[in-house]
This record gives sequence, C-alpha cells and structure tokens, in this order.
Amino acid sequence: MNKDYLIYKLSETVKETARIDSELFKCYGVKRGLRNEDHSGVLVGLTNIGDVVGYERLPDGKGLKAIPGKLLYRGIEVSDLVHGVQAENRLGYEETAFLLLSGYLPDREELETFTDLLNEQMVLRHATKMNILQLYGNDIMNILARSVLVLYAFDENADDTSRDNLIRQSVDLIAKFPSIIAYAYHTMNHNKNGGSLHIRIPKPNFSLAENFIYMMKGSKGYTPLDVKVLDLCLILHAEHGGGNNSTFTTRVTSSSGTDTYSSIAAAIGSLKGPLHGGANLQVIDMFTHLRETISDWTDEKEVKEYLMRMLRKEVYDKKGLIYGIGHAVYTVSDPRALLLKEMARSLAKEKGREDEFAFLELIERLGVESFMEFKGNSVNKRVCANVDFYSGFVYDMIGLPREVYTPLFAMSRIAGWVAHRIEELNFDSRRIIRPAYKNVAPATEYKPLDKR
Ligand SMILES: CC(=O)SCCNC(=O)CCNC(=O)[C@H](O)C(C)(C)COP(=O)(O)OP(=O)(O)OC[C@H]1O[C@@H](n2cnc3c(N)ncnc32)[C@H](O)[C@@H]1OP(=O)(O)O
Ligand SMILES: O=C([O-])CC(=O)C(=O)O
Repeated sequence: MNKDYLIYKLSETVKETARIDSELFKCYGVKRGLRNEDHSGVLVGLTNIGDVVGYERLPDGKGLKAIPGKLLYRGIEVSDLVHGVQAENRLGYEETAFLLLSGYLPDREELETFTDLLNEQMVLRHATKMNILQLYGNDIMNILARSVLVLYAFDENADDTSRDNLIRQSVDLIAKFPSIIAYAYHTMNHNKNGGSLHIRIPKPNFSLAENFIYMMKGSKGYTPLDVKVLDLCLILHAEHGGGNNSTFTTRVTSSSGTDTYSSIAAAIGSLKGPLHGGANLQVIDMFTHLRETISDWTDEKEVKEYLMRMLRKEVYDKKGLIYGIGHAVYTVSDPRALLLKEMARSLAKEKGREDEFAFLELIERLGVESFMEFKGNSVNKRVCANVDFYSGFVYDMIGLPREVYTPLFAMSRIAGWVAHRIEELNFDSRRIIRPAYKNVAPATEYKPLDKR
C-alpha cells in the first residue's frame, strides 16, 4: 500500500473512532475539561500555594455570582505584593519566588542571600551552554524543554525526590531559565536569520528581570522603566493555583514520582498551548492583524463588526476565538490584567505608542461586549481580558522579540511549578493522580490476520 494513502486512511478512520458523542458526557455525568456545568472547576486537590478567585457560590447551591478577580500567593493578595514593592521602589520577582517556595516573605538577609544564590546559579556551565548552541529548532519553548531534559544528565542527584534536593533543583531551575531562554533566542536568531550570537554572562548585581533584558539586548538597550515593567510581568505570571493546565501537569507527573526535569519539561509543553501561555503570541498576532485590517482605530462600529465576524469564524484564523479574552475562573476581571494594563499605559506614554494602547483597550472592551452578545446567553458566563491580553504588547514595547513571549511566561511560572511539585511530593496522604475514563466503545471480536 502507498504510505501516504495509509496516513490518509488512518486519518479518515480516526474521524470516526476518535469521536465521542457530546450527549454521552451528560449521560454518564462526565465533566468535560474537568469542569462542572456552571463552569467552575471540579475540585481535585488541596494546596497552600496560590488561590484564584473569580466567583462566589450562592447559598443553597443556586449557582455562582461573578465577582472581581482576586489572586493570592501564600495568602497574600498579589496586588498588595505589587504595590508593596512599588511603594519601596524595589523589584519583586526574587521575593515572589522565595514566598512561593517557602510560604513566607523573606527578611532582608534571606532576600539578599536568595538573590545572590539565584545570580550565582544563573551562569550556565560550559557544557549546558554548548548544548543550547547545538539545539537546532524554531521554537524556544521546545528548546527550553529539551534544555531542561538535558540538565538531568548534568545533575548527579537527578532522581532524588527528597525535600533538600527538590529545593536545590528548584532554585537552580528558577535561576537558569533566563540564561537558557536568552541563549536559545540568540542561537535561533543566528541560525535562522544570521543574527549575532550574543552570549552575555549575567551580572552578579542585577535583578533577574534586568539580567534577562541585558542578556537579550546588551547594556544600552533598555530603560529603568523597562526593567520595572518586566519585573512586574514576572511577579504576575509566577503562580496560578494547582488547576491551571501547566501546574496541573506538574502535579500529575510529579505524583508518579518522576524526576524534576521530566515533570518541568511536561509543564513547558502544556504552557506552550495557544489556549494557555501561548495565548500571548496569539494576542499579538491578532493585534497585528487588526492594526492592519481596521481602517479607523477609533471607529467602534467597524471594530465591533469585525470582532463579531471573528466570533462567527468568518475572518482572521476562523477559530471563532478572540484571544486574551475569557478565563476558566475569572469572570468580572483578572487582577493581573488590570495591573499589567496600567503598566502598559505608562510604558506606552514613554515609548510614544499611546494610539496603539488606546486601540488595544478598545479591542478589550468591544471584545468582551461582542462575546457577551454572541455567546452570553448560551454559555451563561461573564468574560474579561486575561493576563495574556496586554503582556505581548508590553514585551514588544520593551523591545523583546515575539519568540520569547511565551518563554517569558515559563521563566516566571517555573517558581509556581516547583512550589507545587514540592507540595505534591510532601504530604503524607499523597497518591498517584489517576482518574477514570469510561469506555464507550462496543465490544469487538478479534479476527485472525487473513480474515480481516
Ligand atoms: C494564562 C492563561 O492561560 S489565560 C487564558 C489564555 N487563553 C486565551 O486567551 C485564549 C482565548 N480564551 C479561551 O479560549 C477560553 O476563554 C479559555 C480557554 C481561556 C477558557 O476556556 P473555558 O473555561 O473552557 O471557557 P468556558 O467554558 O467559559 O467557555 C464557554 C464557551 O465560550 C467560548 N469562549 C471562551 N473564551 C472565548 C473567546 N476568547 N473567544 C471566543 N469564544 C470563547 C468557549 O469556546 C465555549 O464555547 P462552547 O460552549 O461553544 O464550546
Ligand atoms: O488559571 C488558568 O487556567 C490559566 C491562567 O490564567 C494561568 O495559568 O495563569
């Protein structure tokens, strides 16, 4: 048989054999996407780390009430954390990572030591650097996952899941992600576009945010506000409870007892998806498309009509989605998007890009409005802009290339992932995560090869 025909035939067959009638989910009480009928998530675990709040339960099980979103890291509201460091005119990602890992805010001495430790470990050893230079590829999330898997080979205690070792590995990964991503970008840019191969050594006195921009752009390529905004992005993306797709992936893989590198590589793969962390790229592509397609960026009628056509799958990528809008938990607002939007506004002023900011803000407002008109009654859910809505625009204003947008999410979220991995492996009553699937295929008899 022709091999291409076989692939075609398999694909045609799968059309039928991979199909599950949606009615069957109702019939067997199966929660699609581990979500209840009212859109709330099925409760599958307990955690002390992050808390994501988007609705309140009405008394007597009478449904959910949409409320402004709240995000707590170890019991502390993220907005308080952000305003706290801003009031002291400091940067805050290192403190956030410490908080997530340990469960408490570091004192001055602990913070200084932790920051020194991160800076020390940010410098990649020669073999790791050489490995990144050899990793050919078009996607930094993929290169990052492969680099993380290679770190396994350099770790003499890679499979040890004792608490001490997990903490050691966690700090090491938080420190190494910025260098891996920056070097991977320069390697890819060199291989694909003939760009210069910059291998800058991170500076011991820089914050993690500044070191990343420095490794990407050199010492003359950024302003203090760029560093402040990137640090804010890192604080805001660091953790989002146990249920988000990539953290849940970390928890599922950790529960089997696998090594840290395998578990984190899986989480990177999850985060890359366009419905999760990869949405920051989708938003910027959609924004670029709208900038080019909409003739008057202030014409609400023109913008809204186009967004409605997107929802009807008539234009753009014809997937029926407005990227950066909607969330599995948040309803009225995503607190991270609100904080990021205000930073984006200040940065747009500094960079002279206020027109684009105003256009993005209009897309946000009309995107929500169009969604509610188009889907509102059928899905009975309020939507808002999520954290991915403004992040790509912010990175673009800092002058970071689109290839690192989703990796930047990983660079921050690694703190949340490792905190959840440590929790998953350290409670007494833990069990391997192993839910059930109901088989709905009819029984079929085995036939010998020459009777098929
Ligand atoms: C860091 C993050 O991961 S934040 C999320 C980033 N992702 C995006 O921005 C992509 C666009 N948004 C989405 O796809 C979704 O809102 C998600 C994946 C974030 C959440 O999905 P869910 O929780 O399953 O959404 P929910 O159950 O409330 O959706 C209900 C309906 O609204 C639709 N919907 C949700 N968001 C959108 C959107 N942005 N545009 C169009 N339709 C949408 C869903 O497709 C679903 O339609 P259906 O009932 O016909 O199947
Ligand atoms: O919580 C989610 O499902 C997705 C999200 O916003 C995140 O992981 O930051």
